This record gives sequence, C-alpha cells and structure tokens, in this order.
Amino acid sequence: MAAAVELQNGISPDIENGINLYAPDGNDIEMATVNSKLALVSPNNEEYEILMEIVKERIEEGHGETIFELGTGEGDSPGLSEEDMQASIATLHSITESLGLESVKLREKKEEDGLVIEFLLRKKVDLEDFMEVRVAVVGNVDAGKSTLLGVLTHGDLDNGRGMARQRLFRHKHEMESGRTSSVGNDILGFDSLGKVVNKPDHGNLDWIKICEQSSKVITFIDLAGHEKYLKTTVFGMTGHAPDFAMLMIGANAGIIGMTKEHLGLALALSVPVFVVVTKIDMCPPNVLQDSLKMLQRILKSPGCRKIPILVQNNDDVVMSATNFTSERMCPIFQVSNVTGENLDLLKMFLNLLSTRIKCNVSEPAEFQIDDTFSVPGVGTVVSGTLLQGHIKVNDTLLLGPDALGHFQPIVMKSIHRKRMPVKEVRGGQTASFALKKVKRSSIRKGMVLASPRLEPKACWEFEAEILVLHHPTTISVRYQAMVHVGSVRQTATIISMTKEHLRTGDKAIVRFRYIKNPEYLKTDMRMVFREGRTKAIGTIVKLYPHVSAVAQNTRQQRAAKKAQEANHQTTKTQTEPQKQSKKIRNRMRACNRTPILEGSNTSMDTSRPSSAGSGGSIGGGGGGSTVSNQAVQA
Ligand SMILES: Nc1nc2c(ncn2[C@@H]2O[C@H](COP(=O)(O)OP(=O)(O)OP(=O)(O)O)[C@@H](O)[C@H]2O)c(=O)[nH]1
Repeated sequence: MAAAVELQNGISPDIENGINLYAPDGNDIEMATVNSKLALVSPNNEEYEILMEIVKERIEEGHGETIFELGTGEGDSPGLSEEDMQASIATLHSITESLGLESVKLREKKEEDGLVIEFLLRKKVDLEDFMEVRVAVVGNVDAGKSTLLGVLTHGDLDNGRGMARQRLFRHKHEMESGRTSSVGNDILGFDSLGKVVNKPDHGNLDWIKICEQSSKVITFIDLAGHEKYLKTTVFGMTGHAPDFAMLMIGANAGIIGMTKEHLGLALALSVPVFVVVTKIDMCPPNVLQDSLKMLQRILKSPGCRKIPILVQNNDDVVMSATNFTSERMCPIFQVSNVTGENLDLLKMFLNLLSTRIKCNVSEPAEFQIDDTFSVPGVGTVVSGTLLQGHIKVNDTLLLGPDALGHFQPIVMKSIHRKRMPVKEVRGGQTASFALKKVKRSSIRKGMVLASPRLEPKACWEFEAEILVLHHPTTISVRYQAMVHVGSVRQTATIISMTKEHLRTGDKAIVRFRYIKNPEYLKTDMRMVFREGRTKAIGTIVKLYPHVSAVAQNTRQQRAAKKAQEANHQTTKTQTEPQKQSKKIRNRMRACNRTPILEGSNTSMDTSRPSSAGSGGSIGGGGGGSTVSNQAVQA
C-alpha cells in the first residue's frame, strides 16, 4: 500500500494507460519495459507493482471496469507468441486476483507477430454497489421497443403478437391499445463476468435481487413512440439524464413517423445514439437492405454527421462499445425479438457500456428530481439522478426552488437505489430519497436537492443560444412555448432576442422568462423549446438569478423583499395562468418583472464560476435588462 501511495505521488499528471510513469524515488524507470508488449511476460517486483497500479487506476477511471489489451505496446508491432501470451495472461490473472477483479476474454486477434487478446476487467460483485448506465429507448410506434425490453429483461422471446410487451405495460389503457404512454423503467443486470442476472419469478422481477447480484445495471427508460405522447418522450430524454439513446426501427416499416424526430432530439441533447433494427425475421431481405441504406444515408447526412457501423460479430461489438462515447460513432444492430437473432451481440454491447457522468465525490451534491411519490408509512419520496457529488443518509440538502425561489434545508431520511435500501449514492446514479417533514404537494418535478456548498439560486429568466428547427411562420418577442431543460418543464415567454423575428433555420440569443415559477438552471445546459409544430433547440448561456437569492446588502435585500412580494402575489393569482385574460397577464408580467430587473442590475452574471466566461461573452451582460425594460414598456 505504501508503495502505491509513493508511486501515486510520483506519477506525472498526464499519466494515461501507464504512459509517463515515474518510479517511487522520482527517477525515470525502465518505461520501455512497462509500456512494452512484453511487460506482463515476466515482470520483476517493481514492474509488477507498477502494472498493478496501472490496472487499479484504469478501474477507478472506468467506475469499476476497464478493457485491458495483451500483446500490444508502445512502438511495438502487435502480437505475442503463444508462450509469451500464456505468461502474460498468468500475470494479469495474478494482478486481478490481488485487486479483487474478474477478467473475461472479449476477443482474440491474430496479428503479424502473434496474438492480441482483450480482457474485460471488472470489480467483483459488491452487494450494495453496482455500476449504472441509463439508456433511453426511443423510436416510432410499433418499432418493438416494449417488446425488446420485455425480451431482454424477462429472457423469453416474443410471439410477434405482443406477448413480451404485456409484462411492461403499466396502465390499463396501455394493455388495451398496446401503446406505451408513460416513462417506464426496466432494468437488466450483468454480473462481473458479464452474464445476465435477471431471473423472473412467475413473470415478476425482483429488483433488489438483481441489484445485489449485479456489477452493472442497465436502466432502460422506455419512452412512448406515439406523437401524442411526445411531451413525455422529450421529458424522458431531458429529465432522466440518459447516458445513451437506443433508437428502435422496425425493419419492414423503415424510418417513418417519429423516428427522425427522436433521432434529432438525441442529437440536440448530445446523447450518443445506437440503433436497433427489429423484426428482421419477418422482413424481406430487399426491404431490410433499403431500410438500412436509408438509415445510413440519414446518419451520414450533414445534420447528423455520424459514422454508422453495422454490428455483425463480437469484434464489431468491442470496437463500437469502446469507441462509442465519442458521439460520432453509431452502431447499428439488426435483431429479431421472435427468433432471438443477434440479441447476444446487443447484450454484449450493453454489458460494455459505461456511464458518461464522471463522478467526483468531493464535488457538492446536485440531485435533479424527476418524480415524486407519497409512500404510506414512509412519507414523501423523490426520485431522480445525482448529477454530481455524493449523498449519504442523514445528510442535509437544500430542496428548491419553491414558488418564491427559496431553498429549504431537508434531511435525507433514507436512500433507495432501484428499490434497494443503500447508505449512499454517488454522481451518475439514480436514487430515491425519503424526505423528512415535506409535503409531496410542495415538490415539483424539476426541483433539485443541492449541497449548501453549491449556494443554489433560482432564475425567472435566462438567455439561451437557440436554433429554430421548425416554425410555420415567424417567432417574435412575447412568443410562449414549453421549455425543457433537464427535468425542468415549464412554459416560458420570449422577452427579447438578438433578431427581430426568427424563422426555420435561424439562430439567435434569446432571453426567456418562466411564466409560473423560478427554476434552478445552469449555464451550458441543453434545452428544447417546443409548441405544436414549432421546435427549437439550444444551450443556456446566461442566468439571471432570482434577486432574493443573491441579495447581499440592505439595498439589495429591500429589492429582494419587493420581488418576493410581487412574486408572491403573482404566484397566488397565477395558479391557472392560461385561463386569465391577456390584460391581467400583461399587468402581472409587468409587476413581476420590475423588481427582478432591479436586482439584475446589481449582480446579474452569477453563472457558475466554471462557465462564467461563456455566459458573459455570448450573453452581452446588462444589455439584456435594457432590452427587457423596453419589452416591459412595449
Ligand atoms: N415478428 C416480429 N414481431 C415483433 C418484433 N418485435 C416486436 N414485434 C411485434 O410488434 C408489435 C409492436 O411492438 P411494441 O413492442 O408494442 O412496439 P413499441 O415500439 O413499444 O410501440 P409503442 O409502445 O406504442 O411505442 C407487437 O405486436 C410485437 O409482438 C420482432 O422482432 N419480430
């Protein structure tokens, strides 16, 4: 252990995969040895320690797993003789044994100089801890989304007439219509050897058992395919923080209906996409080829700029899984839920995916709420995703913002991950918390639980750089639409923009104002703005924090109080804003805006330090308030 600590101190900051390693005493050691393809053949004690350290670091970086290649080295031509490969495998097994890891051979290649083998190294099962990957499942109605999830999670094939999906439907109307309408969650667990652990008992899955036996749990966020549930689908993609999107296409139907819309949504939110083409059992080969050609053409088009990879064997799976997070690559699977063809490739791929959220437990905690429940005997429970940091039972976090933009301290009574009670949760994981002394009615989706260190602030207004994907005519100031940012979903009004009118294809910096509640936002968050057939996407570039939250001195406090009173009045009268007359709405907007603008003149640009630069440079600082004042007067 001492050696490990010393060694870490001696490691150059740009260490990556064992490159630039220095010896404990600070002298250069035989780097060529540990980076050579022969490194694991017969290492001496010192080299063995370094190799162990390299593996340990890669496991930490990979949240508990890594893919390790034997037979390649810096500057060496790839490949080892049979004998050297056997010796390397023995060393690797000794290292994995000491570190409590399992190793599974993924693929073997024959190169000019001999063999190259890749192993998946993964931490052995820990009862309470498991890696988590969230996959949003999108695609047109009848593409086979619910069926595939039923087949993957329950292990039985479908009959082509909707048998497998029956297990996943949550509502009576879904059973009757065969259509998903809500955001559903299904889980698929893999053990440290990459085997599926789901074992349904009389058709039911015991989530706790799955989590206890799993090293990695894939959570599928099953989203509705029908256009009338698009709002829910958008919320699933923004609010549930998916790591990846699985776009499903029925081979016979091809790219129809909502397919392009869902692909566009994933691209807009920068969520890497992989495609699953289903129903290959019932599709004539020429139709399948046409669908694949069309898909590849769309993926390669300037709007997508993806590199499609048709996955046909284990090699393709390892190659696409290891390069997938680059966002450019788009693996395409062709499966049948009826015959089970190629489902093994898809499972292998899912087993190799890892979360995109990099967890640093020392960061202040930030938990985004995507649902609330009232559990008898427990009280109010909130579920969502921990975007950063670390939360333990009995921690006190700030819950908010409420209608006044306030955050209140709340103690975390208990924590569950996938229905399993746990003592802590880390960044990148989903969880639910039982909260002490809070009514469910006082919590909205989109609120956060934040560490007091984060000093969370609520915003009525923000600026975003937007691109209009579609609008039948022109968008002008005072236009209202539903804005989705993370798990926040609320109608906002455009109060100013850098162009007079916006048409399809236009880009502009637009200042929005929420109509009902202030919200917790951050710069650089992706947003989707839509109303009817109007669609726009963008990135938040500047925040205008709610004044009461940033008030520091007496003058600011007075302004804040005024703002609070105005907001209080507004929220009291604004419970049903859509139903009020235009005249009353305009009057309310005016009284609501003035105090906030006062505050905004004092300390407007309080975007988080890491992104303050971008906020200032794009947004144009105090200009926003002048424009808004004009808007109010107008
Ligand atoms: N032959 C064949 N039928 C399939 C396959 N996958 C799904 N089906 C059938 O296709 C129909 C539609 O499947 P669903 O899973 O309900 O489709 P969905 O995409 O979830 O539809 P929504 O929930 O409405 O968005 C069902 O009758 C399935 O049995 C497949 O691979 N082969």
